Amino acid sequence: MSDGRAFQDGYPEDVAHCYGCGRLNEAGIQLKSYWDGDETVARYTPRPEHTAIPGYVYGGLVASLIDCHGTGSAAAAGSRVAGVDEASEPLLRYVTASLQVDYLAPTPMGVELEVRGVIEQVKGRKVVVEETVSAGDAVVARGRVVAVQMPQTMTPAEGPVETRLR
Ligand SMILES: CCCCCCCCCCCCCC(=O)SCCNC(=O)CCNC(=O)[C@H](O)C(C)(C)COP(=O)(O)OP(=O)(O)OC[C@H]1O[C@@H](n2cnc3c(N)ncnc32)[C@H](O)[C@@H]1OP(=O)(O)O
Repeated sequence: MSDGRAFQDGYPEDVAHCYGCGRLNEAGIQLKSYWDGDETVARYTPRPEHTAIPGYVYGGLVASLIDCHGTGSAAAAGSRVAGVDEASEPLLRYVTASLQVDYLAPTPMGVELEVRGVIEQVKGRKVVVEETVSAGDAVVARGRVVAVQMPQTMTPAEGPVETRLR
């Protein structure tokens, strides 16, 4: 956001538990995404438990980075278009409608990965984000996320967070 906070820091508290990007999920990835000009960027170094073959990153982790950077980018872009004041109001919350991933090269462990997003479309409740994942100079994956503003029916019911997550 414009004040230097990550998009995910602006999620409403009751929907900030996502495994990939929820700041309140201590066991999760806690991905942080930011504007970089008109593009969006997130960086993450996979942990040993994200191994596929020794030395290489599990593809599901790469997909999770694309997923949650996509929904985060959608939240930022959609909120901007809707006129949300990022400094004082929570961002609009988006969920994944479609996640496409192409694995272009093996992803090495021990390297910080960079996820870049380009906002392709903001239309009504929908945002489309094109993404790449890079390890150093190598683009290891491409992805595309269609994110749709979270329906009210998905808002968690009252109750302890532990119960809601089950
Ligand atoms: C799982 C519980 C989570 C609880 C919430 C915690 C929040 C944390 C979030 C964590 C986030 C982390 C990530 C996660 O893990 S989020 C968790 C994984 N995602 C879900 O569980 C979402 C499940 N799906 C739905 O709830 C609905 O289908 C949604 C909300 C997605 C659409 O709803 P709805 O049916 O009302 O939409 P609409 O008909 O008005 O269409 C609107 C526009 O969207 C376009 N479109 C729709 N579907 C697709 C598709 N598959 N491909 C391409 N496009 C699609 C459609 O053409 C239209 O475009 P246009 O014709 O206007 O151009």
